[in-house]
Amino acid sequence: MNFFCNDLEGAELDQGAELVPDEVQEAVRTLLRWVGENPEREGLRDTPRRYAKAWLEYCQGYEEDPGAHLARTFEEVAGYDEIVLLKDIPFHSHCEHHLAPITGKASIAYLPKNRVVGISKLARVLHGYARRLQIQERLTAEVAQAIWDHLQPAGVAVVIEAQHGCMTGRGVKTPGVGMVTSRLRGCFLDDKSSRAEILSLMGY
Ligand SMILES: Nc1nc2c(ncn2[C@@H]2O[C@H](COP(=O)(O)OP(=O)(O)OP(=O)(O)O)[C@@H](O)[C@H]2O)c(=O)[nH]1
Ligand SMILES: [Zn+2]
Repeated sequence: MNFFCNDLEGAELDQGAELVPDEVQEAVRTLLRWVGENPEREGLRDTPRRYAKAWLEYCQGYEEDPGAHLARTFEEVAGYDEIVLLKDIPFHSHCEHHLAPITGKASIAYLPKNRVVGISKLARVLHGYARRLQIQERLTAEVAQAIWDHLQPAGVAVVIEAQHGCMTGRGVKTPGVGMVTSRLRGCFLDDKSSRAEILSLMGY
């Protein structure tokens, strides 16, 4: 759903000609009032529109099928059968429980059988799933599954290490804690030495 294109009735037209429906802005004003703020004061007057637009950006992944980035493969390297690893890719996401930021890095690897993709596409898959409301386990699994399904490799390994805003700025208030999740498929799951090799290449 894209509020910029749909549901324009009653929407406010601002300088950038970007439309955010009144009901969305009103919801943000309600939240601001609830936490003790005055949404009419100058500094907050435009905040509901900005906030709504920011959330469209945070959730841009719903507008795409991340796996589609893996459709174009390189025939000329079809015989390449060594590990391909994209290491420490920074990403941002938001947790579905508190809508708080998740920031971290992901390492994504696969052992090609026939299909090799442009390396940037692995990062595109990651961002496509990260720009949604997530839990880290599902993000990790979705990235691995997309690569497994589209490239049909001999193995895939995804390891994500991230910090959760809902644990730092609120709740248990424990900063500096990294959550590590992994999803291994194929040879990286079944074969001990392949698993040890990929985890060591990733720095684990
Ligand atoms: N497994 C997992 N848990 C997460 C993730 N992001 C946030 N959480 C946790 O989700 C849980 C939600 O717990 P609840 O008890 O329903 O919510 P809460 O009362 O706000 O919990 P606290 O955060 O402990 O204050 C918390 O323990 C969060 O730390 C994630 O990506 N994976
Ligand atoms: Zn959370």
